[in-house]
Amino acid sequence: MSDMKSAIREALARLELPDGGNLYSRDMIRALTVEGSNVRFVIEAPNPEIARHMEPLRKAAEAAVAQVQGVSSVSAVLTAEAKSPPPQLKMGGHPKPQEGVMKPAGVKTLLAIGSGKGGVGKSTVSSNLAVALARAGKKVGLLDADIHGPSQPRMFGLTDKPASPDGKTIIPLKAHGVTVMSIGSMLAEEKAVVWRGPMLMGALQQMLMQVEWGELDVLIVDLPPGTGDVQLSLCQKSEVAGAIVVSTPQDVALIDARKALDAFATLKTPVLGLIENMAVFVCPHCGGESHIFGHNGVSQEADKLGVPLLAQLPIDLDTRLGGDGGTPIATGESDMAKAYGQLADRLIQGGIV
Ligand SMILES: Nc1ncnc2c1ncn2[C@@H]1O[C@H](COP(=O)(O)OP(=O)(O)OP(=O)(O)O)[C@@H](O)[C@H]1O
Repeated sequence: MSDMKSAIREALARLELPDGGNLYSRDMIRALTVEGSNVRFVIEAPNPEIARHMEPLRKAAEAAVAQVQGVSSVSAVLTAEAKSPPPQLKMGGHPKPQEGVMKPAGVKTLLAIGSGKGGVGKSTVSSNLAVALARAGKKVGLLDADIHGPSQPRMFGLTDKPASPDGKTIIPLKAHGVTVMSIGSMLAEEKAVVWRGPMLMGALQQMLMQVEWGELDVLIVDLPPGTGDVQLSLCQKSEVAGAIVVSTPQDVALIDARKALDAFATLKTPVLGLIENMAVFVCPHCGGESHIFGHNGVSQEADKLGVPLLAQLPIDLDTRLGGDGGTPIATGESDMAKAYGQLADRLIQGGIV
């Protein structure tokens, strides 16, 4: 979570309620959104009667947040829970019969990021590319389709749960200029998803079609590693403009990357290019270069297959720290941020996004 967001939460938690507890311990804050220095949130009262007496508290909450460093404007809205609670949104379940293409209406381009092997940096690349495209002025969404191992909530510092006012539509969260939806935001972090094929397809369908994505230039789909049900469903049922395959230069990763490429070819999804991640490690002390996972494996593979090598990204400590800390490296001004900026420009210049 960003420092500003935690400071806001602390400020709100200091506001005591007359009947005990505070706005956080009583779970009354919804949809806390920080965009630059502008802050919005909703205070949800347990019922309309209580809400009528809460206007002074709403004002106090706005005033408390306005005191937080870096905040220039605050807007708090008071709502009351409906008498009968809204139907609970259920994630998973078998997919519903789908008329037409499984692609949200406002989304211009669906872009899939895949890998053969796990742990090669597919989610890291997805999050940073999303941020870089947003910084380049594009409207960007990111769908974390890695249902068994969702990592985007952590990478974007998202700890809130998306709202579902009617138990059907899902209002996605937004961070670093990107609209993000992940099954990880719907379940407790330590909760494992123990689902087989049809349930995975149901969840993918929900995350594509029940989420209010709005108007987007591009929706990046961070796929699970490998060539399973989610890849199959997405490529067969949605209009995926193209896929990018991430790999390290290591042989075992490349063997699996070839399988991923083969799967996209079978599914007739164009491969836009390869990204070599963890290409080199430059020692911060002596400047010496070590090719820990091999040398140029992905670029040679791209040559062999006649697909573009879109980027070669080094092993970088700040990239790992940024991902773990909820602030993708691409939000900053480092060389890595510039590399992601160039990758985004390349996709824009190529007319892909
Ligand atoms: N270029 C890099 N430099 C340093 N660390 C990196 C780099 N790319 C990714 N990492 C780190 O490697 C780990 C795995 O990355 P990531 O989760 O993005 O991989 P993945 O391919 O999506 O994995 P999974 O198969 O679990 O979905 C993470 O801890 C991430 O921070």
